[in-house]
This record gives sequence, C-alpha cells and structure tokens, in this order.
Amino acid sequence: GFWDFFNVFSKDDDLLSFNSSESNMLSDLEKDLRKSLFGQHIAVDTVLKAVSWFMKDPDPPKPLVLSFHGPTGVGKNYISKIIARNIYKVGLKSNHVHIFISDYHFPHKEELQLRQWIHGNVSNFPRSMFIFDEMDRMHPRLIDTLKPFLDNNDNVDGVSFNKAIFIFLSQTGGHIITNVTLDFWRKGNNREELQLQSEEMETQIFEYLFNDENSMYGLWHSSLINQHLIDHYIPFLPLEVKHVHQCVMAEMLHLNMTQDYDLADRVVRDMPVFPEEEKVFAVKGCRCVRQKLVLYLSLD
Ligand SMILES: Nc1ncnc2c1ncn2[C@@H]1O[C@H](COP(=O)(O)OP(=O)(O)OP(=O)(O)O)[C@@H](O)[C@H]1O
Repeated sequence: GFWDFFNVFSKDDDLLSFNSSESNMLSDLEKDLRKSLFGQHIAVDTVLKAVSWFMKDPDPPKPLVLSFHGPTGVGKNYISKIIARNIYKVGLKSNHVHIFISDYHFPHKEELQLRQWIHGNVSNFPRSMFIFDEMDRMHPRLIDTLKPFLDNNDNVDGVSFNKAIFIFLSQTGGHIITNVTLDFWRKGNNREELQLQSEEMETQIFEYLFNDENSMYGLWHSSLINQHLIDHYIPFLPLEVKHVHQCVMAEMLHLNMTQDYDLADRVVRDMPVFPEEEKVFAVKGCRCVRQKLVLYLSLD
C-alpha cells in the first residue's frame, strides 16, 4: 500500500548516532544549542537533557512530548530545527520530520486523516518527529485524536509510538513568562539564574493553561495536563536587546558578510522595544532580523 512505498526511503542510516556512549552526538547537540540559540538557558538545558537521554534509550517507555511556550520570535521554531538537525542527517528536510500547522493541514478537522498520518509515519519509521505549530489553534477533537499516541501505550493498532518525538509550539502563557522575566530583571537579578521554579513561573503557567479563555478554543492544554501526557513544559524568555544584536551578527555570517558590530548596533536600535521606560526586551524577538539588516546594506 501507500506506506510500503515510503519504506523504500526509510533507513536507519538517516539518523545521526546517539547510541554508543562514546558517541560525540550529545556534545554535538550541546555545542549547536549553545552556539546557535541566544538567551534561552532554561530551554537549552531542558531540551539537551531530555532529547539526549531519550535518543540514547533503545527502548523508551513512552514517546517524548515537549511543549514550548513563549512570546513571538524567541526561538521556539528555531530550537525544533536545531533538534532535528542533530537527530537526522538532513535535519528538517528528513522524511521523518513532520510539521503540522493547524489551519493548513486537515482544515476540515479530519481526525481520521491525522490518525493515519501519525500511524503511517511511525510504523514506517519509529524515530519520527512531529512538530505541531500554533497548538493553541488546534481543534479539541484533533487534540483528542493525538492523545493515544502520546500515552505510554505499548502499541496502538500494532504499532509502538514510544520512539517518536512530539513537539507542541504555542504562545500560550507567553505574557506570564514575559512578566516573570521582567520582574526578575527589575530586581537586579542575573537572567541566567531564572529557573522554571523561580517566582512560581511554572505554577502560574499551569494555572493559565488550565484557565486559558483567550486561546481560540480555550482549555486546549487541560486534557493533556490532566493525563500527564506532556513530559516537559519549556518556557522561552523574551529576548533582550543584546540577544537581538547576537542574532544580527549571526545573520551577517549567514549572508557571508564580515561581521560588523556597529552596523548590528544600528540595526537593533531600529527595532521596537519594551517597557517604554527601561527598553529591555525586543517586541518581536529576533523575528525579521534579516529583513531589517538588508535595508542597511548597499547592493554592490
Ligand atoms: N533565541 C534565539 N537565538 C537565535 N536566533 C533566534 C532566537 N530566537 C529567534 N531567532 C531567530 O529568529 C527567527 C524566528 O524565530 P522563531 O521562528 O524560532 O520564533 P518563535 O519563537 O517560533 O515565534 P512564533 O511564536 O511567532 O512562531 C529564527 O528563525 C531565528 O533565526
């Protein structure tokens, strides 16, 4: 059938090695995270541990389920890409990485299609990765469809899902994370000392997820929380101006330019910041950094 056709392409050698203890894979993921992702120490530490342990486990008891939260442009999609490029040789281009955008895929809320999509992909290749963008716009019926796959079931219709990775992205709770980070900054603390437990951030996020009347369908997370299907809730902090500066410098490298610190300064100075008085954080994070940068470049 349809999935047999895909079997031709699915070989384990699509995977980068995590398996042997001398594998340098772990440090590759670590190096990449520390080099590429700015200002997200909580996400870096949590993702590094969770993904490394999961990938080294030949027989995980359940799939790995991560939920990323935070304001716009702070690296939620980007870290998913970093994870993918350290698991699969061709990264996001791998046939085993599947990105689901709520409004785009299955607009008619076809539960059966979603079910077959996940089931087919995982039976074809157990170490598949599913990224659900804009989770807060996902229809509750589709979320219900996902549940059996996330649980520690031994199998669903003869297929084990325990080696799959599910990543949920949303801005749900982003304003809480932003407020906590701002308060922490105002008290003169070092950003790197902020932890999930600091200032009751985790508790506040959970409360909000349970009572989220602002998201399109409300309560999108409550059933997932109730059943403990999500392994890690990971907050992404608003980025400070200096992090956006780092993003501009990185973008210069991508464009094969020599890095110009002062030019990066001017680009950053153009971007909206908040709060009004203190001007600490970038409103859009590192989003649109490239577009801003090219406006400062001449065409010769
Ligand atoms: N913390 C970061 N470190 C380095 N680059 C970043 C970071 N955050 C964002 N970027 C850059 O900005 C681009 C946009 O970020 P990304 O798509 O990850 O935002 P997001 O948090 O997923 O936002 P949204 O919720 O709006 O989808 C990334 O492709 C990356 O180039």
